[in-house]
Amino acid sequence: MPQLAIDATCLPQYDKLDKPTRERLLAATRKFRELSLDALLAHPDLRIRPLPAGQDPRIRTFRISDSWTGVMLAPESGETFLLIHLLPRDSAEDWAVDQRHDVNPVMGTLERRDATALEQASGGPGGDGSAPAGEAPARVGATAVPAASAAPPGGEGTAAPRAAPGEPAVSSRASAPFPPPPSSAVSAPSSGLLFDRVSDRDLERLGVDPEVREFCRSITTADELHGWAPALPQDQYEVLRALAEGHSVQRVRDEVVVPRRPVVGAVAADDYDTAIRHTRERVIVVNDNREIEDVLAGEFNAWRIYLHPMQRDLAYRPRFNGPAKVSGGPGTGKTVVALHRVKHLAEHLPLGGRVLLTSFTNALVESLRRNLEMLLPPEVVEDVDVVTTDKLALDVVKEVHPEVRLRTDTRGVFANYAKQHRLPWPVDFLFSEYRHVVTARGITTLEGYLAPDARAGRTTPLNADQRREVWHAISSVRAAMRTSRRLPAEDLHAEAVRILGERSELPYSNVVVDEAQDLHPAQWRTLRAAVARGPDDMFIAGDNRQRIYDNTVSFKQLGIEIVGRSFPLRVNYRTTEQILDWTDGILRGGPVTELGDSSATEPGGAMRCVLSGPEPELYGAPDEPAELDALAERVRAWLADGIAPADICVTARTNKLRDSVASHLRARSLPAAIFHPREHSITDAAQSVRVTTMHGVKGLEFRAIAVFAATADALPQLDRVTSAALDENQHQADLDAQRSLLYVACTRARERLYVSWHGTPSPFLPL
Ligand SMILES: Nc1ncnc2c1ncn2[C@@H]1O[C@H](COP(=O)(O)OP(=O)(O)OP(=O)(O)O)[C@@H](O)[C@H]1O
Repeated sequence: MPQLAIDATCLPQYDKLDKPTRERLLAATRKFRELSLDALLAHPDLRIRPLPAGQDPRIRTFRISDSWTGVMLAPESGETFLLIHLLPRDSAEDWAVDQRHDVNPVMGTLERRDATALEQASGGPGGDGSAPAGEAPARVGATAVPAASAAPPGGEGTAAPRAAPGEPAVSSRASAPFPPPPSSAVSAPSSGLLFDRVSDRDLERLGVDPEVREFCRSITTADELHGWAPALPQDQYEVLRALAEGHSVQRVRDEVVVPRRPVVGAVAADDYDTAIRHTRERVIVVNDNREIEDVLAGEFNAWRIYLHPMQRDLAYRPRFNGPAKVSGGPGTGKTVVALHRVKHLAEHLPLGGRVLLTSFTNALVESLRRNLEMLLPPEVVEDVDVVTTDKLALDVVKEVHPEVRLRTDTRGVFANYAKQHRLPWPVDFLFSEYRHVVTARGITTLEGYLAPDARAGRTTPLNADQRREVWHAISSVRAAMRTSRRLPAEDLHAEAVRILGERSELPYSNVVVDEAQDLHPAQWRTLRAAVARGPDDMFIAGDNRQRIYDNTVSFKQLGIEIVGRSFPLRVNYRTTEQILDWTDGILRGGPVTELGDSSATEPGGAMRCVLSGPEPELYGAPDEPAELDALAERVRAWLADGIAPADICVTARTNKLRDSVASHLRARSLPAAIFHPREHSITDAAQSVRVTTMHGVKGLEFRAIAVFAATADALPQLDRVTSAALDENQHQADLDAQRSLLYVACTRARERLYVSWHGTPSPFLPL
């Protein structure tokens, strides 16, 4: 019986099909699984056809509808069909005749190349033998070169093809898949040719075949190589790119070639069937009709089957000798790595062991739980708790004090106390001393608070008498909260740590933390106390660029010793290069501090984008009604472009703005629903444009994001910012958190970003 496999590179095209065409495609793909080979090839509706003589004999086209054609690889050996592209009927054959598929001689993977473009570049028939000059190539001789020829015909400017996971970058951002090599490893080519320092023998051992070897000999710069990415066989391009960055042959072999090689044996050059199944990076073999639908509808996320070698190394490393940390900008797959790490840990649990997967908010935890359920079989999920750190602390405390509840109005309690006792300090000051000094630093006694360095970093000085008064006020408020049995999170965690410290058995064998940048030190202490120190005790993923709550922590002081186990991720899989370039401006290019160590900055090195697309759109309206009108038109145009309503999210700074946006969109007959991330899955059936706050989009992603009312009086929202007079450092930290909030909102966009304001624009906007 024939088998169907799907090349992930064609999935974005599926988004462009209208509903009837999608249904026809699904019906066609079912036939590939259900009919015998002969019946399939003779099927009158499918009209499976080879290409004109002389072209790759394994490529066939088939009819999806009158206007759409599927392109597939139909091996002569075996019965596995690989769906490789979906194209408008009049361009499918043109595209297909340029392509050739081969089995990589060393890696055993199936690779595709634009054979026509490479042949012409190497001086073949019709070619001028020259590699494209300067920037990413535009044309070679009279022939459109890869970047152009591989772009989906009929595409409407989402520009370059969406590269498959692991496929070469199509963006022009500097690329750095590995940490920068030691300077001694980089030898600038003396001849001006990029690969002069690598012998043919080494290239061959790295899986670079004779045609690509000859081609790459004339390449002079990494940018030039980069421009050829869409034409080159995918895995060979990865090898060349790593070499071009100055990495040693040995390292490229270990990190690019070995992870792709079959564990046992080799794949024969003509064994396409095995090669298709072995190309885990790009190919999904589907087993039933339901899976086909899931894959095509994007439910079967690529990250479930493919991890970049760096991601895989971190997720599936047999053991870390202590806490390990994964950092990296937005969309670099930190959550994906954390989820796979949970899989690895849960599959290797000691008897009676449990894994904790945790994050900051209920919404994030919900989304982690959903994803984990997709990745792990149910019997393994049972060994994993997915809860917020606050819920963990509450559960621990409740085992001993069942009547205790979590309090969320702590600032109000401080406000009442300050008013009743006519304290000389504003409530924000008191609350901040409680949150950022006393509980953050774990100070439990007056002596501790009087210690000279207890308030290091605070800019409002307090003499000893003043400190006594502040301490007395804070202690009184805490005592009142304890009496009421409603504890604020900070005190709840302190109690949880005390209880855990008395237990002989700790609840978890491993703790995995996502969005770690937002946790308060009190929450970290609970996590530290919930797992015994030792190998694989903590796996931490986060990004300080995205810190939207005012917490700074020192892992070292919390007993979380990361040294030597900190790993940056640098390939962005979510956001287009254009969007990421613009959003970088929100952060003003300042150095990013290390997660868990604010005294150090992250090592430099650019992020590489896998996707490319239109520039972000900006609009400054004269007033709010005009801004709302423009927003409605923008959303309408996205819908007309075929973006599903649920793939569009409008986000605003406050609940009030959010509500006003939702009702205005509805009043203009647009399907809009207020989105509470905790209650809705982003893939649920409701066909509405999501409208939510900027906090609500944290950790999520959408094809199109509109940021509404990025005006000076909403961003920063000054009533959430400590005044500079009260504490200069806290003032700056609060402003930074709001800047990050805008950054987080914008970096949720996969393809389209629209930012609007009225009146004075927010000072955070890079205009
Ligand atoms: N190896 C991969 N192959 C394909 N897609 C991937 C891969 N890794 C991550 N992705 C995709 O990239 C997107 C971002 O991944 P993820 O949410 O893990 O990133 P993140 O670093 O946690 O992002 P953020 O910090 O912005 O929340 C997701 O759509 C994910 O499915």
